[in-house]
Amino acid sequence: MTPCASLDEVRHHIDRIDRQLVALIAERGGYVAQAAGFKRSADEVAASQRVAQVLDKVRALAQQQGASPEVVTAVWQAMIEAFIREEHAQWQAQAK
Ligand SMILES: C=C(O[C@@H]1C=C(C(=O)O)C=C[C@H]1O)C(=O)O
Repeated sequence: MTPCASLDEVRHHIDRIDRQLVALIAERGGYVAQAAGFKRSADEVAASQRVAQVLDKVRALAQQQGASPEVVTAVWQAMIEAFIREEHAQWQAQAK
């Protein structure tokens, strides 16, 4: 992390990181969309055990990498919830 001399500089870094995060979310979303093709039921779409596993994994990664486990867990919970909604819509469309 670069120490900044102004709020503008801080926001420049935040904007740069946001571009990277959005690109990564787009790539992640592509794999979530593919997951729908391998599932046979709405329960399989939600995959609650896998969600718990992912949340445990990112909490541990946050601790290792000096991120806030609370922030990381909250972000992943919201992101996965949104991905599950999309995956449900996609799964229902392909089941027709
Ligand atoms: C991508 C999957 O589908 C859903 C989305 C997940 C995610 O975004 O990490 C995890 C589990 C499922 O709720 C999967 O089952 O792996």
